[in-house]
Amino acid sequence: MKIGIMGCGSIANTLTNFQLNGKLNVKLSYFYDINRNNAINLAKKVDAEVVDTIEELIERSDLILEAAAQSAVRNSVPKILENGVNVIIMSVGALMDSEFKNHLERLADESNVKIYLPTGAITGIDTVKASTMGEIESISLTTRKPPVSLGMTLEGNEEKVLFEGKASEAVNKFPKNINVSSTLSLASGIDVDVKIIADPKIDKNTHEIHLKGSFGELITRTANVSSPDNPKTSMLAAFSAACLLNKLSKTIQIGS
Ligand SMILES: NC(=O)C1=CN([C@@H]2O[C@H](COP(=O)(O)OP(=O)(O)OC[C@H]3O[C@@H](n4cnc5c(N)ncnc54)[C@H](O)[C@@H]3O)[C@@H](O)[C@H]2O)C=CC1
Ligand SMILES: O=C([O-])CC(=O)C(=O)O
Repeated sequence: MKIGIMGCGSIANTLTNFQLNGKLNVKLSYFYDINRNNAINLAKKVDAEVVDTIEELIERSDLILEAAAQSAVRNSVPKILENGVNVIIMSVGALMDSEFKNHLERLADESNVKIYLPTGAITGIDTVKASTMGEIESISLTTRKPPVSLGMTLEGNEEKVLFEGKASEAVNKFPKNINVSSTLSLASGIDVDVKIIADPKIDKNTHEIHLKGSFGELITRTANVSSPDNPKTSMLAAFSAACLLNKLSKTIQIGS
């Protein structure tokens, strides 16, 4: 399977490291970025090719992994699906627009291809999905990040609540920080309650899920190390993408 990468930043960089360490069972073949130098840097690491347009990336790939931005999802994923290419989306926030999400689903069905949304930088999505077989009474996400991960500085040591509201609003206000709330919403079928806190006392990107349902209760807490090249993005996001790439070819599929 030929994998094309759209967006050659921190997540794609971690994926190339996995390739170099023999941890990927697929080959990253083509690299595309609006900043060509970013694509060149990653392609040469793994002896792959740089492509100059999204059209060329689509033509040559069997599956494209988007690790760019929500705008890239809006602009390019319809084209990818129309041309019969599978896609993995990291900038999941773009799918909180349900009209757009339904449009993508229709295009994928017509072309008989799949849209994959990795678990990303959180924990417990398998249980969240399973819980939808019964009733969900309440579901929330509390994200606590060091100010640098939110692209800001804070005076003093006091934490500051930056946002309280629904995931659909959070992904627009913090497009680079809270894609996980979209994954959680899509998995649960509920526009989840989100709280975002800048906390100068922590050094990890921390996500807590609280879910009460007819099956019982789920509480998860993930304290993530940031990517070395992008403090906004947790390393776990790239780990999750790599794990999904490997899962596609596994005979035994673990997890719901
Ligand atoms: N689902 C999840 O759990 C998570 C999702 N993310 C999201 O994944 C995406 C990638 O994250 P990072 O690698 O850390 O970002 P990054 O900022 O390090 O790299 C993004 C790269 O994409 C390129 N790019 C931007 N727009 C583009 C376009 N339209 N076409 C092609 N290339 C484009 C940029 O030039 C840059 O090289 C971001 O949207 C981020 O918010 C990040 C962490 C967790
Ligand atoms: O990496 C993280 O901790 C979460 C993140 O940025 C996102 O969901 O967009």
